Amino acid sequence: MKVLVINPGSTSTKVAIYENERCIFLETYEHSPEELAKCETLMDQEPLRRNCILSALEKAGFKIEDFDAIAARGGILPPLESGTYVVDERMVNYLKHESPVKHVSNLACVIAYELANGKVPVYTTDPVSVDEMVPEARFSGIPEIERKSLSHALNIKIVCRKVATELSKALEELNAVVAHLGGGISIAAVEKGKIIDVNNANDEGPFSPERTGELPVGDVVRMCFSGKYTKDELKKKFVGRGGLVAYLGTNDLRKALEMAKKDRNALLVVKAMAYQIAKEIGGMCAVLKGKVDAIILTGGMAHSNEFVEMIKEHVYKFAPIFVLPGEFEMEALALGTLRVMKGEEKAKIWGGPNG
Ligand SMILES: Nc1ncnc2c1ncn2[C@@H]1O[C@H](COP(=O)(O)OP(=O)(O)O)[C@@H](O)[C@H]1O
Ligand SMILES: CCCC(=O)OP(=O)(O)O
Repeated sequence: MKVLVINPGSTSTKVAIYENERCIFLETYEHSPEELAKCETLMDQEPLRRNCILSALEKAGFKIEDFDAIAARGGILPPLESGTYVVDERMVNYLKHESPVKHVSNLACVIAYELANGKVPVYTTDPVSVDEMVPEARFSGIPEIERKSLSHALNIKIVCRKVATELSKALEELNAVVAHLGGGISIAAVEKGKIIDVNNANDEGPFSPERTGELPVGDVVRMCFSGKYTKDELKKKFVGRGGLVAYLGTNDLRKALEMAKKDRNALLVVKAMAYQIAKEIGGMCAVLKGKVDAIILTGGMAHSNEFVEMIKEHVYKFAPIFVLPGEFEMEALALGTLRVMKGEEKAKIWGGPNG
């Protein structure tokens, strides 16, 4: 079976071709901030991203009709169960016109559905809005605001599957704390394979290479009413220009670590990020009442041994640590679709915004 995998990210568009479980082609197209700035809205990026996919297909020598299915990264749908979903017109319309958060992952299903044009089935696995949170995790502190489960669910689930296999367990038997350490950070408490609590990767948790994470609320209110910023400016300051970017002018941990060799302040900033990550991991160990089979460190920043050590020194006593650097999103999408195509799992049908 052949599966085309599509994953538009904030700075790149990734395209892969899987022949059963084997990746036979992978192409990453980087997008400069200047290129993306020409698109006023997120959906304006559609032609640019679609052209990347068409170029990849031409390079690989395939047509859409050659595939048994397309697997697309899932965007910000209303909260939903983990699993692989059929991408249909209703889902595409929601992602295009109604999704409350304009996240780049919304583009994948839209483009895949248009390219498939009814000839090839399209699926999405573990979208960003997978929600398995326990009731007590939903409280924010005021009734008007409910905490949201918006995370790197796709990568979190696949690294849990990999570690469960290593521990000779089924996913449904694994208790783990997973820290996805990318441009944004999600730290999840996974109980028996389910993400029962996780920081919203845009709004909560540790500061990350380009996001502030949680902030002191009184100071945020003062900033909002200072008259110095528009709403859009503040949103960008918190998501995109926060964290390492705000402190050190780069979202690249490698550059920050280079700076840290000569500059004590840069070292302190990197250590502070590791400290905040460790603190969140500790909190999620408490969520699991200390019954933790594994602490899993994944995402781009887990490539740095130096950074991993800074986190480990705080949390090594809590559980065995597994480091799975990078992300496995393309593989997770392909495998999710293959499980459905091979009849190992039933595809879910999204019930619509109220269903
Ligand atoms: N080899 C590496 N060593 C240290 N940091 C790395 C390495 N590779 C990537 N990173 C860092 O990981 C972060 C991006 O992670 P990644 O998972 O690629 O992000 P995203 O997919 O969210 O854009 C950046 O800060 C980047 O500098
Ligand atoms: C909104 C949660 C998922 C997320 O932050 O993804 P990216 O880091 O890819 O933007």
